[in-house]
Amino acid sequence: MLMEEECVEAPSYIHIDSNAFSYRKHKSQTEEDIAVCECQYDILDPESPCGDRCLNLLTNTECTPGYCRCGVYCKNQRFQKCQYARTRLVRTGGRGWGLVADENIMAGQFVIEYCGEVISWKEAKRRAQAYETQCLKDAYIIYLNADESIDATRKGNLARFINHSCQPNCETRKWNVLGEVRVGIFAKQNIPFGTELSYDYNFEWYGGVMVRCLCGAASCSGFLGAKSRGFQEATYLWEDDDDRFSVENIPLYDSADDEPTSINKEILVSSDGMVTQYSNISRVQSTENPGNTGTNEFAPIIVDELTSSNGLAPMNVEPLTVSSNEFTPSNAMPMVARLVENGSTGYSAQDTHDASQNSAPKAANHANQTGPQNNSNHSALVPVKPAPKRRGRKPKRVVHKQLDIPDICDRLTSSVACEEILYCEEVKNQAVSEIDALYDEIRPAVEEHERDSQDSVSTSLAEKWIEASCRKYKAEFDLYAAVLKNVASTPLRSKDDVGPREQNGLKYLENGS
Ligand SMILES: C[S@@+](CC[C@H](N)C(=O)[O-])C[C@H]1O[C@@H](n2cnc3c(N)ncnc32)[C@H](O)[C@@H]1O
Repeated sequence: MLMEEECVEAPSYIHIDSNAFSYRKHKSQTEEDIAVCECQYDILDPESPCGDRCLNLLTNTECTPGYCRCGVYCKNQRFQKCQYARTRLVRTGGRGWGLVADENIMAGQFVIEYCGEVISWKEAKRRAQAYETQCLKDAYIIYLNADESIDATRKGNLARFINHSCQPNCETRKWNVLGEVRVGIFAKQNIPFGTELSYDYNFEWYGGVMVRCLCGAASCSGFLGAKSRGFQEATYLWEDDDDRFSVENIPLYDSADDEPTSINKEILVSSDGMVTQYSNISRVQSTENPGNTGTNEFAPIIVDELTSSNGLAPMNVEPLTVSSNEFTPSNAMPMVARLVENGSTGYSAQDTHDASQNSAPKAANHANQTGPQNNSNHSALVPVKPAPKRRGRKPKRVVHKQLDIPDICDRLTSSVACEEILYCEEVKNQAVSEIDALYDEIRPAVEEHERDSQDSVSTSLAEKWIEASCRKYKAEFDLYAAVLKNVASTPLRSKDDVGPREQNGLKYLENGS
């Protein structure tokens, strides 16, 4: 019942143990950049070699070898030494491959680094579009900061297989390692052996096909990116509130054939009450901690079938073969990138993704109608499919109704009042265009900031944005104030009296003065 009939093709990618730099050189640290902690190794105190009290550790900075007094005992070089938790790659139901804990993982523990190619924002955008053109459906690009991304499509490590959950047991954290920012996956809670690892992708959705989230969490927001501003603004614009997210009405990107599907799938509830989609996970590969083995070799191991004790259905799999550093299973089909979502974490597997009927999604809908629309015009990293046609849907009434300024002016008798209002409207329109133009420039930084509170938007960009926003709000305020003031202080003409301006606006203004 839960077995997948299809043959299990393991993914193909080049394994790396630390980020690859192709478009720029790895930063080198100068002496003054190196943060030196105050820890001193004390044989009687296990916490002494860069444990919880280490100043570097507390600031998410790894100690630099040769500059830490604890020497080989330093415990704060986990990225550098690949001190990962033991994990293994499995086949999930509907979500392609996933990674599960192959040991009990403690809350706060460093699980694995998200490795890939460090690329510029521009290159990320270019690749996203190229992957789309190549019909690659899975995406492995995550944001590193406003300027750079990590692309694990071609080169990466097992972190690229961690699936998204709206109620995740892991989270991403940024660390400063030898002068470079690196992304680690850390356990948010104790994770028992056999549990699938997940983190919140924090998708940003820019339009296109909506991908249903199959995390199975009670708090699932229904679609990847459903919490993002772009998604909320887009869905807000459509009428018939209740069926807005219904599976029947929204084209989904669930299968390799791009066909909308909605196949029921079993969802199992784990002991901690978390609902997980473990229905047909099969165990195909186990990995030793490369850090523990001290080698860079990535050694996929075929392991036995899963027992039902951890809720995983047994499955026969093809043996994997390893050729040098390239992980190429027999009958391999390459992993493919589907950049439906923003690179921060827009992912999917290349296999057939069954769609399960999630419980009614609960995407919040607080559209900020005054803010810049995050539509495909602004999309950079990942607009993919053309926006689905929503047949039979009418644009929703916008809550913030625009004032019909010419109409208001038509009704006023004072031309001075009209001029003031029209002038204010012009200033407002200019401010709106300015902020729209600015949005393209500032978008990566703003979105990066929204998605990751650890990151700060550069001061100059933030200031520019704030100033432009203030100008826009002031212009809007002035306009509405002018309307109120002038409407209140000048007698209104009745609609029947209005005539001349319809033929000649200037004439009306002259007459009214
Ligand atoms: C980087 S991949 C994660 C590994 C992936 N399952 C694979 O086989 O390579 C991300 C993709 O997995 C799938 N996925 C991950 N989490 C998902 C979720 N909660 N619901 C649906 N699909 C998910 C999506 O297709 C997503 O694009």
